[in-house]
Amino acid sequence: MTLDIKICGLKTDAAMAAALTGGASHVGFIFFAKSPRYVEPAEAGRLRQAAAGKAKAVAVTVDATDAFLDEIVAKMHPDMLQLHGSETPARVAELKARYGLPVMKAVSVSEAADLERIKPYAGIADRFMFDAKPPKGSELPGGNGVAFDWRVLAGLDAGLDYMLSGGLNAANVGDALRLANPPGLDISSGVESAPGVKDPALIEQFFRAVRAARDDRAA
Ligand SMILES: O=C(O)c1ccccc1NCC(=O)[C@H](O)[C@H](O)COP(=O)(O)O
Repeated sequence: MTLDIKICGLKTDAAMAAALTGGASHVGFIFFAKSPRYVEPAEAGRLRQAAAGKAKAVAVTVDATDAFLDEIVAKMHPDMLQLHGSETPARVAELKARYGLPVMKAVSVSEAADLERIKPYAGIADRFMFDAKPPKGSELPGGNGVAFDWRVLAGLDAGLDYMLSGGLNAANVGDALRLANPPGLDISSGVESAPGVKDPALIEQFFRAVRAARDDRAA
């Protein structure tokens, strides 16, 4: 089974190069002003050029207005939108029609019952991201470096397309793969030396850990 890996919150050429060298299938750019990972749409458009033909460029937004999304799409040319706010199924459908881009809808999870929330998006969202709920007091809906109990994902329909996200790092990614066997992984804080500062060495280490875990499982 192929495993997609999204490195999220890229802001520098060095981090982008490390993500692509490692074999990222997706690279993410954050368009949420309060985030330490925020990039201007035009800068994301410059950075994403390195990924052309190698990885899909994902624009991460939070309840964004049409005007801001228009700017992002015009300047960054994303391959996919990641909606990380409280976008309704109707809003997801509207944005898919407006931009003709696939949409990954983020859903925050702390227990199995939270997975029920994907039902109204069936046939609308192209993919889901299961991320941890933000800790109390956090201003960020994502990128908090906290994990949820991945075992709740084990009972999902085998055909469901999603990324497991939240609190991943080189030390725990093997457990995530073993417990949930997800079709995709997403990571941000776990490859940073400080909030918003991606560390190419940690990115390389993460990919090495993923490969080692997959080799172990295949053996
Ligand atoms: O990363 C952010 O700062 C962010 C801000 C606002 C909305 C979403 C955000 N990140 C979305 C992602 O896809 C992150 O990679 C995901 O939440 C996992 O983050 P982490 O737990 O730090 O690995």
